Order: sequence, then C-alpha cells, then structure tokens
Amino acid sequence: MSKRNNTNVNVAGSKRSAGVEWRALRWSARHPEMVTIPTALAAGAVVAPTITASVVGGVLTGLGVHYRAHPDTFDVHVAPVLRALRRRWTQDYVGVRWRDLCDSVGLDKEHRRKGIVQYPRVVSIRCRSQHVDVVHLAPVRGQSLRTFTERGEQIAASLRVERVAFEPLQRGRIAMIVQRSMPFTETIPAPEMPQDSREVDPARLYVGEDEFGQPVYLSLVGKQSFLLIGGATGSGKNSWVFAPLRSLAPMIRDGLVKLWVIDPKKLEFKQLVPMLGGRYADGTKDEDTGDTDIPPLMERYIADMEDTQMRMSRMGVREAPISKEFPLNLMIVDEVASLTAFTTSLEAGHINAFISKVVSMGRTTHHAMIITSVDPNKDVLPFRDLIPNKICLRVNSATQPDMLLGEGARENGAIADQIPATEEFDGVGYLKQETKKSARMVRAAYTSSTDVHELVEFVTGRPHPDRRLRAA
Ligand SMILES: Nc1ncnc2c1ncn2[C@@H]1O[C@H](COP(=O)(O)OP(=O)(O)OP(=O)(O)O)[C@@H](O)[C@H]1O
Repeated sequence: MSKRNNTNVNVAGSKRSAGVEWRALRWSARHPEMVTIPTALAAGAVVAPTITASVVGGVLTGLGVHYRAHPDTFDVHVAPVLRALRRRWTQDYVGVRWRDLCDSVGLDKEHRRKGIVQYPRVVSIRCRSQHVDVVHLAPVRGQSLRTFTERGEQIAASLRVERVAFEPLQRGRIAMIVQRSMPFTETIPAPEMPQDSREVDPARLYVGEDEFGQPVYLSLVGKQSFLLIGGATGSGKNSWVFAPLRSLAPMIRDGLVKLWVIDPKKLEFKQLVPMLGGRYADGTKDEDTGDTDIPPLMERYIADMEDTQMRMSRMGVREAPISKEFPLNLMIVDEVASLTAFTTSLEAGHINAFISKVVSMGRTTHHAMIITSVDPNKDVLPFRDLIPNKICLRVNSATQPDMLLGEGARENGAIADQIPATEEFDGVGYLKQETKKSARMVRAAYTSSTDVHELVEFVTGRPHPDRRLRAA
C-alpha cells in the first residue's frame, strides 16, 4: 500500500483526511509570512517592478549597513531571525527533510484507518545564537516526551549536532533544544588586573565570554549586588568567583572594596587570606565554646551593614558613592549547603535568614554577596528567587536549570544538565541576569592558582606565602 504523507492531522472521525485545499489554507494560516511575502513580491514585480526592486534593494542595503555598523545589535536582534528563517525553510526543519529525519529515527506514525503517515509538526524555531536552535514541536497523538528523549542520540546524529535535549511545554507540545556546536573552544585567560581604581567600574566587571563571543560583565552594586553560582563538583564555580576579584584588584588594594570569605571547604579561598584582614572563616572551632568561626563572621558582617545604615541615616543620605568611608563589602559564601554542618549555635534557618537579610538590605550600603552551591534545591537555597543574577554550570538533573535560573530556562535552551563533565566544558554554564530576558551560555575566564597569587601580591605588595614556601 502506498502511503500518503501528512503532518499531524486530526485523527478523529472519517476515513478520509481533510482535502488538499483545506490543508493548504491551514498551512497558510500557520505560516502567513510564507504566503504574504512571496505574493507581495510577485505582485510587485509585475505591477511596479522598479519600486519593488528599490524596496528590496533598500531592505538588503539596510541589513548590510546594520551588519557592518552595529554588530552587537545585529547579532542579538536580526541574525537570530534570519538564521531561524534559513533553518526553517532551507535546512533541517523544512518539509521533506524533516520528514526524512523523522522516518530515520522512528518518529513517523502510521494512521492505519486513513492510510497516512503522520509526523510531529514543527511549530516554531528560535536560533538565539549560531550554536543553539530551540524547536517547538507538536507531537503526533500518542507520542510522549519519552518518545523523543529515547531518540535523542539518533536525532543528534541525523542532524549532525553535538546534542539534543527535550523539555515539555504547555498543551502537550515539546521543545527540542539542539546544541549544534560548542561556542567555547579555548580556555579564556584570567582577567587583566587594572592598575588604577579609577579604571574599575564595579557595575561592569569583566568575567568571561558569552556564546556570541562577546565579553561578559557582572555588576556588584545596587540591585545587582548578588550572584548565585550553582554547579556540580568540579564544574568550575571558583573561576566565576575569582574573575570579578581580579577585575576589582586595585579597589581592593586601595581599601575601596573589603572582602569577606566563608570557606567551609578550606581549599581554594584560603589563598586569599593574606589580603582579607581577618575577614575569613573556615569552620575552625573555638576550643572553649565548641562554636565555629562562621557565625561570628556573619554577625560581624551584619553589624557592619547596620553600622553603615546608621551612619548614612545620621548623614541624611539614602545613597553614598563607594569610598573608603563607604566601601563595597563583598562577601563570598562558598558551598552554602555545607554550612549547616559548621553551625552549632546557628541552625540552617539562621544562615538563610542571614543571607536573606543581606540580599534584601545590602544594596544601599554596598554589601554584596557571591554564593556558590552544588545543590540548587529550594530547601537549601530558600532565598534563591531574591537573587538577581544566577549562573548554572554543569548539573546532574534536568530539573536543576529551572531551579536555578527560573522557570522556562531549560525550554529556552539552558540545558546545563547536558554539559559534559570533561575539561573543555569546565567553567561553562548559563547566566541569567535580571536585566536580560533569557539565559546565555557563558564561560568564565580561568583564574589559576598562579593568577590568584598574583592578585594577592598586587593587593598586599608582598610575595604570596604559598609562593615563598614553594621557592624555599
Ligand atoms: N573557566 C575555566 N576554564 C577552564 N578550566 C576551568 C575553568 N574553571 C575551572 N576549570 C578547571 O576545572 C577544575 C575544577 O574547577 P573548580 O575547582 O572551580 O570547580 P568547582 O565547581 O569549584 O568544584 P568544587 O565544588 O569541588 O570546589 C579546575 O581545577 C580547573 O582545572
């Protein structure tokens, strides 16, 4: 029996499917641009060829000028639309090619009664960058999310892409996220340290690159003063913490930025101790009370914040520029989930209350925070929704990108659970900034131990003790 092709037709009722004219009408209603633009061009070419040629020429020239003159806005606003049109109508997702792909991986479904073959329908495509396509699909009746996830590897092989992931949408639809290629092929060197504090803008600290090859900047002032970094062990969380510190180096040296560090793992952040002026706690126990040094450091930080508030209110100011009198107090809380193990006098609730208090009150007094966590669950990070900027590095489950970056992040391409646990992907993740609509794929500049020692030496003006030890 010869089979007729159809894409996701209604299966109820008659043995016949809708007539070709109705199918054409339905297709036109779904893709009005594919009807109106060619029709207008054809009609224009017949009725007023000169005007039509001028309009087409004007549009192409305009695009060319935009492409050359404003690469940043072109790449973000125009290129994704053109790329999506190209992929939709000339490449992988166009009629016969899409059906061939579905046939080859078993996504076709035969409708016995009508004698037709049905395929999942491509509803829309977004191509934010050249590396990722987000394809919304309407599955054939009877196909579930599992039907697609089970064929992920085959689909990726057929499309010749790195990987494919799926995410359920409303009304039974499915988002197919296609990672075509990896934007980051090399390690990004550690940020240069500016020599002078006047060269540093704490609202624009260089930390790495994004999937468009553009520099990524983070702010640690005002509403943007808080950053949450989530990722599995070894995913590269530390480089996201060290990068802004190098960008802030002269301000730290000049007393305009004070660092506070809670380091329960007692590893990488210990290297910063010579430049912290005692604002460091790693869970060391007090011999008399048995309490660790972490709660007292939190209390000192809160006291500093409240003291700043008092001074500002006495001066009658609601805002004060960063200065030696009103420095930026940046607290780093490494691996927040493990802190409960170190607090005999403070329960987990107190740690969360501490962080929530700083996040809600710290912005006017320049009390900022960078928090890292391997576990993005709400019971570990109940304050996560209060934090404006979040980074999700490699994680272990498909539910975690949304937990960290907000609902809908994964269906928009943030497939952090699919980032391979290999060296080429260390420090790679998705950044969601409050000021941006969706998460971008990013990679941190890599700050090695040598770069950290260089930072400490720059700030203190003395050789780093670890280097002296190694030299001895
Ligand atoms: N931005 C980066 N670019 C290249 N490689 C990196 C980057 N960041 C980290 N790495 C590599 O990944 C390794 C693990 O990084 P890191 O210690 O920051 O991970 P982590 O997530 O903090 O792990 P843990 O939770 O165990 O502390 C580093 O030793 C380094 O080799």
